[in-house]
Amino acid sequence: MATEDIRTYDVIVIGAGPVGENVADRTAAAGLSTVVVESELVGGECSYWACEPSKALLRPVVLRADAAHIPGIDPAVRNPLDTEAVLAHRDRMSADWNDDGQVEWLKSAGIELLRGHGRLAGEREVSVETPDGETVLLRARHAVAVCTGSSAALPPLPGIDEVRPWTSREATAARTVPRRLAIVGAGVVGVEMATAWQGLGSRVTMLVREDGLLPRMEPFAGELVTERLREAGADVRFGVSVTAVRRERDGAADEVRITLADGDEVVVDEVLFATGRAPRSADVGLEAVGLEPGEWLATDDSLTVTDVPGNWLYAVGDVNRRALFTHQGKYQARIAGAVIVARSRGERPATGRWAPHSATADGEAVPGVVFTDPEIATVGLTAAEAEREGRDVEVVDYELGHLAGSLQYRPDYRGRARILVDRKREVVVGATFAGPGVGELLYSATVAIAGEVPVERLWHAVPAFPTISEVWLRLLETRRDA
Ligand SMILES: Cc1cc2nc3c(=O)[nH]c(=O)nc-3n(C[C@H](O)[C@H](O)[C@H](O)COP(=O)(O)OP(=O)(O)OC[C@H]3O[C@@H](n4cnc5c(N)ncnc54)[C@H](O)[C@@H]3O)c2cc1C
Ligand SMILES: NC(=O)c1ccc[n+]([C@@H]2O[C@H](COP(=O)([O-])OP(=O)(O)OC[C@H]3O[C@@H](n4cnc5c(N)ncnc54)[C@H](O)[C@@H]3O)[C@@H](O)[C@H]2O)c1
Repeated sequence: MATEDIRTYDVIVIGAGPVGENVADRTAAAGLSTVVVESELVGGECSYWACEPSKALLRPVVLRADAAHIPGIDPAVRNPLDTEAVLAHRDRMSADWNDDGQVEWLKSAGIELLRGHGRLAGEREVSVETPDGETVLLRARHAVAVCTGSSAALPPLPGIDEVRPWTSREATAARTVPRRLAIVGAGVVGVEMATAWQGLGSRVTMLVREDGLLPRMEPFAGELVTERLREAGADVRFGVSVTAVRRERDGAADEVRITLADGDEVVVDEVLFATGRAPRSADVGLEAVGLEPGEWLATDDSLTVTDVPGNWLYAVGDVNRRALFTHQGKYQARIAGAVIVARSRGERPATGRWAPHSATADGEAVPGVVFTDPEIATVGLTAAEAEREGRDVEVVDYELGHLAGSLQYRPDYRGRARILVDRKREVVVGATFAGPGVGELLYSATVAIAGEVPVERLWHAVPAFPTISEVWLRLLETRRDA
């Protein structure tokens, strides 16, 4: 029999992913009593089915690709990877899907945890259905933050419900290596998982409706990843669309048959749909505050939900669709936490471009690294985006393989860098690096963009020889000599 229990806190956070944890950290650190509601594992998607397990699967694959081209090491890394060891490493990096460590951290930060499914129940109210069937009603003195993240979005294809497709969850947590794996989708999840599973021994077929991989990035990024995937043995097909899927038992084999629009059929052991994300907002009580269930939650730059009056409801992280990355969600969380604290003290948040209570970087400087072979690192605008927005930018390119530092890194180095310089303001507004090891270069570009460092001053930021960061100097020289 359900009982009703009513508890009051200063702040209620729904969802203990990386973003919810960080909102709670900021409000609890400021002395506001804070409870976090979590229906699965504290740590969220990132810790158990996204960032951590995927990077643990990718690191051995990418390291081997680099090492296989370094004289002296190459013979030692030609053998196939020890898949059991890689999967065991992945399990450890995902804390064996056990959240004790993160629960301990919440406790140490003075944050209360309530396990259960949270739903908005009205203004400053959240109803929680606990695992033992009880209902707890939470009341917030100041704020409720919805940090429920996103889940994989599947296309409405005939047969998809029966085929038990892989989503990002299965692709990061699988315990065996499928002999044949098809991947639908050319975004970050698709290319990272293609790199990982091809490297672990699957025969990967990518079924891509666009004419290239990573379609939202500079075209050379997708071209380089395509080249490497094909060299590794993957079958990467462009301009194809899937019309139906079905799973069949053929003798001992359990196969998935994928029908393409041209009538062709692809037969595999598993199919991964890496076809984007949907907000986890269908069952969080949005209707109780006048919002549409299942929608992304729109916010202003202070992360306050725009369509609900009273400045008490916040949406932070994936669920607001501003920038679907852990680091960017955590940035938003630091800002939302500070806004909640300011309002709780009767202060007006300091908003405006680059102000302490404004998530300006979401619109101007979102960094992202795709951990493939080669790595792709992006921040700010691409040339196509700049054109769409009518921005007057100069596009400067440089071949990374020409640098001494790149050749030291890997003698067969192939890669490219591009920066976009705003002609009027003389500052960098976009950067893309594609090449082995470029992920660690990205912060330099992020600082240049967020800091609006004048290009003139960048000449005085001297990169060390022989590192890949010398690309900055070469880009400046290329622009000067154009
Ligand atoms: C395969 C993959 C790899 C990725 N790799 C990277 C990467 O390398 N780097 C990077 O920056 N980003 C990466 N991302 C994106 C990253 O995972 C997300 O941006 C990040 O997890 C968002 O954090 P969040 O806290 O907003 O949401 P989530 O991590 O999704 O957490 C939301 C939490 O809310 C809980 N919840 C949901 N509804 C309720 C409810 N009603 N009541 C109670 N609890 C609820 C969920 O159980 C979950 O714990 C990757 C994504 C995928 C799919
Ligand atoms: N390294 C990282 O930081 C990292 C890694 C993985 C994911 N992520 C985050 O997760 C988000 C989601 O990634 P994603 O790859 O799932 O989504 P995405 O939106 O980047 O790519 C989706 C792909 O699926 C295709 N697609 C969509 N519907 C389709 C259909 N019906 N048939 C065929 N193809 C279809 C799209 O055309 C696109 O190629 C990313 O935006 C990224 O921010 C980050």
